[in-house]
Amino acid sequence: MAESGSSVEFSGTLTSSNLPPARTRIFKIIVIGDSGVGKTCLTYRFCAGRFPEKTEATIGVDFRERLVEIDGEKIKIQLWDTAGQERFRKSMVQHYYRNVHAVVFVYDVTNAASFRSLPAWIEECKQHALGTEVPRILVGNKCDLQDSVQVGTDVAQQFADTHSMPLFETSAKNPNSQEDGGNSDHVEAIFMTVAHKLKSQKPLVLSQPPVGSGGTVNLSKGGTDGGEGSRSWGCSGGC
Ligand SMILES: Nc1nc2c(ncn2[C@@H]2O[C@H](COP(=O)(O)OP(=O)(O)OP(=O)(O)O)[C@@H](O)[C@H]2O)c(=O)[nH]1
Repeated sequence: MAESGSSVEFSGTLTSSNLPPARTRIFKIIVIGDSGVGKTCLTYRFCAGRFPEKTEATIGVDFRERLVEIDGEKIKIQLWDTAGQERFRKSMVQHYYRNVHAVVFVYDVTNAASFRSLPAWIEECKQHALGTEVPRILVGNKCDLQDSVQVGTDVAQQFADTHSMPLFETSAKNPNSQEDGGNSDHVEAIFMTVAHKLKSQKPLVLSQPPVGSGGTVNLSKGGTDGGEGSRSWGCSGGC
C-alpha cells in the first residue's frame, strides 16, 4: 500500500490532463464484539446494500470495502469484520489492530451477555494501543427483534456515555424496521457518520491510487439521513 507522503516524479508543464491521479484515502474501521452479534451482517449490509442470506462464523478476519464520496472527495471505507470466537481470532489479532482509524463495538440487543462482554473488548483495544484518540462507536444490533430485547436503550446509553462513545441501535436485517416504531438507526448512516468524523480529522497516512471497486454513494444525494445517527459527534454535509 502506498504511503500518502511518497513522492511522484514528473516533468513538463502540469495541466489537468497530465496531473498525477488524485489519491483515494482509505479509512480502516474494525468491527468487534462477541460471536453472533451480527458483525458480518452489518458490514455486508453497508458494503453490499443487503442482508446476507447465510453467514458462517468468521474465521480470522474478513474485510469488505465501499467507495463513497464525501464533500466531493472519494474515500474508501474498509470494514474489517473480525471473528468473535476466541479460537478463530488468536492468530490474526495483531494484524487487524494495525493502522486502525476507527473502532465499532457491536453487541446484540437480544443478548445481555454480548453487552456484558463489551468491557473486555474495550480492554483488548487498549492493550493494542488503541486509545480514546481513535474514534469509537457502540452499536446495538438486532433491533428488529423487539420482543426479545434484553438490553434497554437507557442502560446502553449510560455505558456509551461512560466510555465517551456515541450509541446507535440498528438492525442489519431490517434497517427500516417499523416494529420498533421506526426508531432504529440506518446501518448506512452509522458508517457514514464514522467516515464524516474521520474526514474531518487531519489527513490520514493510508492511501492508494483510485481503483474502481465498490459502489459510490454521494452523501448529498442519498439515503444517509443521519437522524438519530449523529447523536454525539454531530456530522457535517449531508449526514
Ligand atoms: N434478526 C436479526 N438477525 C440478525 C441480525 N444481524 C445478524 N443476524 C443473525 O445473527 C446471526 C449471526 O450473524 P453474524 O453476522 O454472522 O454474526 P458475527 O458477529 O459476524 O459472528 P462471528 O463471525 O462468529 O463473530 C446470523 O444468523 C444472522 O442472520 C439482525 O439485525 N436481526
